Amino acid sequence: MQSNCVKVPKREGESTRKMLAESEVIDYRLKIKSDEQFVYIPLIPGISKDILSKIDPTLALAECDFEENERTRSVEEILGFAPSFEVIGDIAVVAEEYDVKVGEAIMEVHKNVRTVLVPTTPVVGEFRIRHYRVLCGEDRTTTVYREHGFIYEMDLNKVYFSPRLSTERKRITDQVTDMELVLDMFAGVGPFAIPISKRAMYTIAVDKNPDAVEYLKKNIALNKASRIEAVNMDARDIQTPQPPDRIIMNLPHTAHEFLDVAFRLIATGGIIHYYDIRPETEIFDAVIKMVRQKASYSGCLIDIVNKRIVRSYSPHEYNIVLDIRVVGKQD
Ligand SMILES: C[S@@+](CC[C@H](N)C(=O)[O-])C[C@H]1O[C@@H](n2cnc3c(N)ncnc32)[C@H](O)[C@@H]1O
Repeated sequence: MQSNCVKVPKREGESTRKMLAESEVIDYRLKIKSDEQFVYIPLIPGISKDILSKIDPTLALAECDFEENERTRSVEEILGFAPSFEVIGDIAVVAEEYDVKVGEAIMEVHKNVRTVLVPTTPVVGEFRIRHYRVLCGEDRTTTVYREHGFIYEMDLNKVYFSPRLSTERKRITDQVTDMELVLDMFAGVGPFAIPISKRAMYTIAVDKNPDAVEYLKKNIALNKASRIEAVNMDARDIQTPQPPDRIIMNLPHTAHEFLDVAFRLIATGGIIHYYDIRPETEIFDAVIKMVRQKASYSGCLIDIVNKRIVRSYSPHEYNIVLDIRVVGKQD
């Protein structure tokens, strides 16, 4: 069967396969093949030259004939039920109630998954960290995650990360212009701040967790980002050289405690992206009222220019965002 593929010299075959697997672009329905000199890795339909160059600009798109793999059974077919799990890089995270059989089924079907983790704690503390144990596969909690052409290294035992905010991160990044000073108050390993830094005049990325800032610095280097500064500090104490044009407040549950800081710092005309967790029974009204009150205490006149549900958070709760434009400020 004809398919788009990546053709690389044999010595680069395994590292390229790994990278493409992490980006989740290999078509596992087809068999990877090789000849004397080259390895040919089939790609899932729809992977364009442009997407490939964002994974690695040295890769070239080719076309080739491939043999089909025998169809692998789905995880549900193997287990008799569909377990919920999340894949971050080459690590799958399953719910605490699942045993090793679930991990093995996931690894059998998802060839890019090398480790399956199970949480041993809920998300806890101000750093929003979860602890895990290895259910099966390689004994590690570190991985490399790819999103919109950027790469993020992280240790899931030491930092917060959710792949489920990918669309939201792109939505925010796409709004940024080259005249902006951007402040990410709760930056984690950098999935908002690093893409933004490629578009903004300058980005300040703050996190209180020293491990998150260590990975943030690593990821700044990995993505060759400049015009960005990683700061290990409590966001409450942050000073900026001039009022930021945009502030990201991605600390649902407690970001409201920092709204006074954001309203004090933000430039007139600037925008604050405020995240929260809301019950399904009352999604926007109370949070908008609270934001308006805090704005008023801070002497800010605001306009809520956008409100949306980002994702479901738990069976009866939603992660939401408000885009708050500060249209006027009292001195
Ligand atoms: C929900 S995570 C978001 C991380 C990142 N924005 C992302 O999308 O992956 C919130 C982050 O805020 C950090 N944090 C918590 N309290 C903080 C504070 N007072 N000042 C700065 N960072 C803080 C945590 O360490 C964590 O990395």
